[in-house]
Amino acid sequence: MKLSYTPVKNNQFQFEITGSKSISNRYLILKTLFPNLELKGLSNSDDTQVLQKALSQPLKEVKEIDIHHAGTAMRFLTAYLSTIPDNEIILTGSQRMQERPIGILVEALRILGAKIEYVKNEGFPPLKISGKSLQKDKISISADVSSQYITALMLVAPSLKNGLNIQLESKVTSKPYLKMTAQALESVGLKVDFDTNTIKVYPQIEIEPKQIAVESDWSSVSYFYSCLALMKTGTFEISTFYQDSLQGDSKVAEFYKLLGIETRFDKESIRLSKVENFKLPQKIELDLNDTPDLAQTIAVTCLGLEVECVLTGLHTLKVKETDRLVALKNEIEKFGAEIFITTESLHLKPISNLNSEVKIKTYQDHRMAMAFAPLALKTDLDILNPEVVSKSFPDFWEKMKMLGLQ
Ligand SMILES: O=C(O)C1=C[C@@H](OP(=O)(O)O)[C@@H](O)[C@H](O)C1
Ligand SMILES: C=C(OP(=O)(O)O)C(=O)O
Repeated sequence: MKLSYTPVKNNQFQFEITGSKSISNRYLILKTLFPNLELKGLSNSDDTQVLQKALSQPLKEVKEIDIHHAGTAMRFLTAYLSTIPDNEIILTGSQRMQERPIGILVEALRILGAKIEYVKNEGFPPLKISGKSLQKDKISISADVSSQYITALMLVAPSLKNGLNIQLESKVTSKPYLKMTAQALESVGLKVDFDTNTIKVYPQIEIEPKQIAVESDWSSVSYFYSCLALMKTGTFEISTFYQDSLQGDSKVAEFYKLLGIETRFDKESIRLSKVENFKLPQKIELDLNDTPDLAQTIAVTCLGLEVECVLTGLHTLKVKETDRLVALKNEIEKFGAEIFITTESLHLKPISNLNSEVKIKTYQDHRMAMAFAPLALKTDLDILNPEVVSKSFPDFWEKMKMLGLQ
């Protein structure tokens, strides 16, 4: 899809983004355990819809569940299905999902008593899960590959007879997502102790009826930070967001302050504006171990702003929707820029004249399409397979059109 920019008069926009997919998918699992939970404002993303669909059918009649590209659905359902007795279900996903590791979670669940077999390759989906009631209540797990394995255990833990003690080993990646899970559990009346590297979730059979309004998606909002950073002027008022967000990616507000974007929190919205007379830095250096989903957005903004950028803490990017470090390098180089990657970092050198009419491959990764789109504010480009955005943000292109990118 060819993208070019026609500026819109006065550049002031007010709009809404739908619910966070991470929060939605946590509450969907919790709702299966506690049906008197009422959820409002769920994400309209493919990843949420696929989980909702999987959970809305009578499991006894189901032979196979295909969760396509949804990492959270794959990991959360692996734990959930393992704890529901008398089911035997094959849990599978897209070709890429079958290349994303799950061995650490499977091993932990087996230690707790689960029966899970690998259908094809050891350590990877598809899985054949025979549900059982799990008896053990202590587990030690590596936390440096994906926090989703730990979230999956935390979400089913209240339904285990004695709850669950989880000991996190090695350096914890994506830690704010674990805090988000703990807060989600607490918000419905469950008890959790989270102390540096140990998590204890207490058992509970029932909760009081509760209504939850899902906050909008901070990872989705990152693309608007990028757009505003690349625009000359403008203000965006975006709802529904809260100052004490559950989402670690709300850190994007702090990161883009370094690139001249101010965030004001109003009652249930944020207002982004450009800092007046801002002088861009020559270079920014950020550790994204806590916020890996922001890496592509920030790298591409820096490319457009001619700012040198060093990002570290990126060791999990190779096991996401694609190898995101390699994908970024391939596509950024097409603009004529120099970018160096290691297994956990990237270093982008600034360049003043971007090549135009570049064709961006998206590698079946929604964030590749969404991260590169704002660059069309600077130079015409062509995003291949733009439909990939529906994994997390189906309305993305409609919003870009509103900004003048079409
Ligand atoms: O728990 C979650 O909702 C997520 C955790 C992160 O994954 P990792 O823990 O695998 O880094 C993040 O990248 C993903 O988009 C969503
Ligand atoms: C990594 C992501 O998702 P998941 O791991 O849930 O597929 C993402 O949304 O960027």
